[in-house]
Amino acid sequence: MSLCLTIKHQLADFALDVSFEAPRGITALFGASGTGKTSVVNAVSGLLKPDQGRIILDGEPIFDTAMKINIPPHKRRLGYVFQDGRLFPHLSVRQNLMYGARFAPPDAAGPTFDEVIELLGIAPLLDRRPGPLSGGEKQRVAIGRALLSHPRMLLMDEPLAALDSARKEEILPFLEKLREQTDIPTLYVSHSVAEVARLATSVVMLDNGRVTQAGPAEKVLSDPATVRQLGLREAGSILPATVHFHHPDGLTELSVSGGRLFLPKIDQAEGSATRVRILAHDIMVAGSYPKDISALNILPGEITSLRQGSGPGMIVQIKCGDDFILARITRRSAESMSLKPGAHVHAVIKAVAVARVDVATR
Ligand SMILES: Nc1ncnc2c1ncn2[C@@H]1O[C@H](COP(=O)(O)OP(=O)(O)OP(=O)(O)O)[C@@H](O)[C@H]1O
Repeated sequence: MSLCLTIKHQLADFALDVSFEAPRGITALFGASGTGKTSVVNAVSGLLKPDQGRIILDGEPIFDTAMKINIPPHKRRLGYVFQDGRLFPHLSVRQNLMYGARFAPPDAAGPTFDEVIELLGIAPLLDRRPGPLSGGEKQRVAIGRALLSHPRMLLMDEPLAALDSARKEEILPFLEKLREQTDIPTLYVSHSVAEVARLATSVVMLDNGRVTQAGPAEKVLSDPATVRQLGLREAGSILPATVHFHHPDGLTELSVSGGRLFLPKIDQAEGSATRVRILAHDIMVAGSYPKDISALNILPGEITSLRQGSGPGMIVQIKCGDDFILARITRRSAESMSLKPGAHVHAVIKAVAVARVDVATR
């Protein structure tokens, strides 16, 4: 299942001109406020009728100006999850979920009631009213309700934005399970780079109504060209990894395409696939293999690009194995080390620099 979208639309003095594909998995629509994310979601849902273009869902046009097709919102079979859950307060959790199930066409494939309850861990909540539930619990029920309508796609507009960081942390593993265990593509609007790095399979970066970058999350996030939009402090790359061994001294050894990575113990079984976000400012670049250094992770690689910022800093992209790592260093260091594309260097990463929240399932 996938979504293909090409639309143009004029909203007062704002011009939307967007084209991208959202394959299976979670496609994050990322951009600053006012860049057009909600307008894109509204076009998919049918709340906004673009001036021009086409939107193909699972091979079927749901909107096409040339073919004069505009399927009404309630017939598009989409599941929505909003920032504020929007559960019915007078109904129990079970009744809220059953409400979603009423919209599932009899012949549509999709998870059963019991599967959804299990996936989202909401069995203990079934007989409660939504009012006293925590924000995270409400969002899990809202996701369940959307899933039970057996949608062809899920639209999530900042679903975690109203939650504090502890509640966000509580719900992220459920979103990861949703990504892994269902076939339903999800369009996921977010302002948060950490959330995108953790959840997204694909990323579409929007700026002023246009797509500036789009593609697999690892590729987009480790492209030096995205750093300006992500913000220097948030810039970093994600590395696919496999949990290799939990050492008795509290470290977990992971294998990545460029070698081994030691991190403080993570809660995933040996052999499981994971992904690790490493921030650009947590990486040092060494011209030769550093000896007598406390950092545990030293990955050999080759510089693929250098990009100068507006201040004293530079972003260096290093290819380590099959993956790309971004390092943020000063221009002074880059000049004194004569760093250039093609140079062989070592990316040095402190084990403790990687936050637990930046290690996720894949
Ligand atoms: N109905 C409208 N009429 C005129 N301009 C509009 C309308 N709806 C949105 N806009 C403008 O279009 C631009 C994109 O808005 P949109 O809500 O899609 O952005 P966004 O990226 O979702 O922002 P945010 O993250 O703040 O929700 C903004 O400049 C907004 O003011």
